[in-house]
Amino acid sequence: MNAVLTLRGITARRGGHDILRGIDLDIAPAETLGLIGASGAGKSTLARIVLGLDRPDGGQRHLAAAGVQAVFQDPQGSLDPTHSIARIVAEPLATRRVRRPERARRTLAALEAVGLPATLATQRPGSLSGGQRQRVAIARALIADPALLVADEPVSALDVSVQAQVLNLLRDARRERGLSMLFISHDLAAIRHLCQRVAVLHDGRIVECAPAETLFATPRHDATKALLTGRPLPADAALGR
Ligand SMILES: Nc1ncnc2c1ncn2[C@@H]1O[C@H](COP(=O)(O)OP(=O)(O)OP(=O)(O)O)[C@@H](O)[C@H]1O
Repeated sequence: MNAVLTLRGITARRGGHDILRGIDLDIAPAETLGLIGASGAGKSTLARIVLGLDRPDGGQRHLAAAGVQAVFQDPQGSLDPTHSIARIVAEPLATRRVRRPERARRTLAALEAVGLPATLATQRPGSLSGGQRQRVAIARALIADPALLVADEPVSALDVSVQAQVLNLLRDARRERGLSMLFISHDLAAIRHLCQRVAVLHDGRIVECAPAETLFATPRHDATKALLTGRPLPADAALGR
């Protein structure tokens, strides 16, 4: 089957440094690909390029027609505090000229899909808990049925008690909708829980990409071994700074 995302030779220079030096990556339909790497390795830079929020300096990016949505670390910052939850969740439909009754129906269905009561629709983000806000961000990401979801540290700002719930929600979205996902996290347990394959970003390149079981059982690259033992090689040293 055709890949949902294909990256070939993606390069990015930021602040005078080569952050990404030729990234090749594919994500298959209904696949969750984990992306790990030391702090500063360039994971978020790559995520922003996949999302089309930043331009690469070189290389090609090809994305399936249904498009891409994102869930970021900080749901507080990504939800407009002045808008109602219903308006926030329905945002991706606004550009598609979906009529009002259909929009309302899909908004309620999206809230229900992420386990939020319909009564929240009229509230503002400020009256919700962190876990509820992240569910709103997920509902917004899923409402237009994207081919790919980019989740950049989606649970690291949440209480430990709600992290598993949000991770299970993402896992169910893959199972039930065939959603593909690029899942970025420092949390190796979360990566293991969710991802079929894991790619390791180091020194501007994907140095290892393997099925999750294989990567955790028999890491091959030093950077992977360092990440798994909790002693990551410093990104700055890796980038030769
Ligand atoms: N717009 C920019 N201008 C200058 N430097 C940048 C810019 N964007 C990113 N960088 C630098 O690029 C490197 C990679 O940053 P990025 O946020 O992609 O790393 P990361 O792997 O996501 O890190 P973390 O795990 O800490 O979130 C960092 O050294 C960062 O300071």
